[in-house]
Formats: sequence, structure tokens, C-alpha cells
Amino acid sequence: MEKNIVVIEGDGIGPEVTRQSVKVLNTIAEQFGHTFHYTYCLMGADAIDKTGNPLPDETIEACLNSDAILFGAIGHPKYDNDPTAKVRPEQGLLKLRKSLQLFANIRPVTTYASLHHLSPLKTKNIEGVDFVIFRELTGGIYFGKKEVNEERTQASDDCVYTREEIERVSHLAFQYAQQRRKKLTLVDKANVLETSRLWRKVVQEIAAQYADVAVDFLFVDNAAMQIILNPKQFDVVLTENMFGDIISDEASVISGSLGLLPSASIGKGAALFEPIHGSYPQAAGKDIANPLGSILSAAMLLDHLGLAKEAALVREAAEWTLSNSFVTKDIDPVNFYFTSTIGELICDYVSNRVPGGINKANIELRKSTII
Ligand SMILES: NC(=O)C1=CN([C@@H]2O[C@H](COP(=O)(O)OP(=O)(O)OC[C@H]3O[C@@H](n4cnc5c(N)ncnc54)[C@H](O)[C@@H]3O)[C@@H](O)[C@H]2O)C=CC1
Ligand SMILES: CC(C)CC(=O)C(=O)O
Ligand SMILES: [Mg+2]
Repeated sequence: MEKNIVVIEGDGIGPEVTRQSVKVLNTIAEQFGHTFHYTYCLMGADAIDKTGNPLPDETIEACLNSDAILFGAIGHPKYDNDPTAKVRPEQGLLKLRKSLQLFANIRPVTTYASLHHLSPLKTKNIEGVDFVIFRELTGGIYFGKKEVNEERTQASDDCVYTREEIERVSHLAFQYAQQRRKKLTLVDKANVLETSRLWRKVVQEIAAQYADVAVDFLFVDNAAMQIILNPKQFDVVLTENMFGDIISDEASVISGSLGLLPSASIGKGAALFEPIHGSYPQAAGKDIANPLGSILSAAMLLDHLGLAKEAALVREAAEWTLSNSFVTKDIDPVNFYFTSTIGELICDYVSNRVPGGINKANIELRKSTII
């Protein structure tokens, strides 16, 4: 199979985690006889530095002409700490999502037996947790009209949703639930927000078309608690843009680290794959960030290309690293391996196909020589 993949490394840890995913995709290509052509594009603070624009037109153009997009992360403290900056890295990502009409962001939350002991949550509450957050991605408060007065004493962000925006992501979420445990939870704030009441009404109507899916409704404040208290109750969680952004970072605590969670953004054609974390600037260039969120996003990319066997092998390799304690600093702050070593180990596993073929002594050597 021959495919064109756009790679947007972005800022902070974006480049170092994305490079591990490209290594893994290349190993998959070698093992299975595929050819992946990569086009590298700019976005975020890096793009502002080089072009003055957080999302150059060439990036949109390349993405529209690609089979899939692999994205790292954007964002830089010089903008986070300057609330008056008019041009900002995040504008690039929001505009890309809108331009490509990536209206559904799928964020799976799973747990790994070898990491249970690291969670601040009780093992009995998290073992077997397996749910998916369907986050609406191109509407709501992140895209509403923004205003600030001249004196900067008052500001507003409008939250707008149309019926059509709610319907299209809801149908995808219901269909996803049909393939899983047939339960869908809408998370909203319908006791206060008009947009949430529209969400609830539309989802109630759509539910009639999916009689085999059990639907329930949770206010977002309660949902934030339930995700920590009893995460096993969830199968598919459907929610608007900002609530999905917030509860998915929260849900990563169940898995063990924000660095573990992948995502797929889909919509009207293009498809983009990115870890759910940001640019983690404190770790940039240190080779300590967890690359698994990105590598598991690459697995979702492979699934999207119809390469299910390949995707499964990448997931198996990722699980193999975790269960053999080949983990980054976020998972084990004392005995940790570097970002690049985890990438290499996953490539080794993918090419050898059997864990017995990997020489543990060499891995220990790689760890100690780098430290
Ligand atoms: N999709 C994107 O590109 C996103 C960009 N951002 C941007 O990223 C910048 C930093 O934002 P933060 O709020 O600090 O969020 P962040 O997600 O970059 O980091 C928050 C914390 O999560 C942990 N973490 C994140 N990624 C990790 C990884 N791969 N391995 C190990 N630990 C990891 C670290 O403890 C870190 O301090 C900001 O400029 C923000 O706007 C934030 C979220 C998403
Ligand atoms: C720029 C932000 C909306 C990115 C973010 O936090 C996310 O997509 O998770
Ligand atoms: Mg986020």
C-alpha cells in the first residue's frame, strides 16, 4: 500500500514524540511492504517564528491532499504568558480543525494492568476501564465570537452550537456505541446552558434511531466526579468541545499519564491523529516525554488506512514496553527510559515480532549509557 502522510511536529515535545511515531510507521512499512511518503508542514509557534502565521496556507493545502495527518503538539510559554499576544500558536490548530472539518475527536481511555499500582485511584475501580470520549471539535466556545474592551476590563467568548453540528457528531458516537457495549452518555450542563439544552434535545431525538443503544445524561460537574469515582460505568461519552477537552485530560489519570492517550480527529474527509497532551514545554528537547500517546495515535492512523493488523501490532508493542517496565519518567521517575529508546524498542518489537527476540541486556546498556 502507498500512502501520503502529512507530518506536523509542532512545538515543545511535539517533534521528539512525533519522530518516534514516524520511526514506528517506517518499521511497519518495511515489515508489511508498504510505502509511506511524508510531507512535513509547519504549524504553531514554530510556524509563527518561521512565517509569521500559525497555520500557513501550504499546510492546509498539503493536509487536504493527504491520506492522513500525524500531528504532535503546539504551544509555547512566550504566548501562554502573554495574554495580549494577538497571533497565537493555538489559533493554528483551531483553524486547521475547522478548515479540514474535523468535527469529531475520538479519545479512547484504557488501562494497563502493569500501571494500575501507579494510579492514585484504587485498582479495583480502574481495572478493565475502557471507554471512548467523543468530543465535538469544531464548534462551541473555542470558535465563538471573542471580544475584549479597550481597557481590558471586560471580555466575552460566545458558545454557539447548531442542530447540524450536534447531529453529525452524535450519529458517529451512536454508531461507535453500537460496535461496543451499546451505551452512550451525553455530558452537558443542560441545567444552566441553552446550548446544552439543545444538545440534550437533539441527542434524545437521535436516540430513537438507535434503539439498541442505552442513553443516559450527566451534568458535566457530576461527570467530572463520576469519571474518577466509577469510570467503569462509561462506554461512549459524547460531549461538546470544551467539556471534552477538560474531562479527557482528567480521564488520563485513570490510564496512568497524560502522555499515554491518543486521539483521532475525523469529519468530512481528512483525518488527523494526535496525542491528547500539549507541548509540555518543560520537557522539550530532554528526551523524557512519553511517546506512547503519539505512537498509539499512529496506530489509530493505521486503522484509518485500513491496516488493522499493523495497528494491532503497534498496540501490542506499546503494551509490551509497559508490561516490561520500559517506561518514561512520567511513569517511573527513578528507573526510566528515554523517549527515543521507547521508540526504538517498539520498532524492535515490531520487526522481531516476538519479545523473546529482544536482548534485554542491550536495552539496559542503552539506558545507562545515555544517563
Ligand atoms: N493539542 C495541542 O497541541 C495542545 C496544546 N496545548 C498547549 O501546550 C502548552 C502546555 O500546556 P499544558 O497545560 O502544560 O499541557 P500539557 O499537556 O503540555 O502538559 C501538562 C502536563 O502533562 C504532563 N505531560 C503532558 N504530555 C506528556 C508526555 N508526552 N509525557 C509525559 N508527561 C506529559 C506533564 O506533567 C505536563 O506538565 C500550552 O501552550 C498549551 O496551549 C495544550 C493542550 C493540547
Ligand atoms: C488548543 C487547545 C484547544 C488544544 C487542546 O487542549 C486539545 O485539543 O486537547
Ligand atoms: Mg486539551
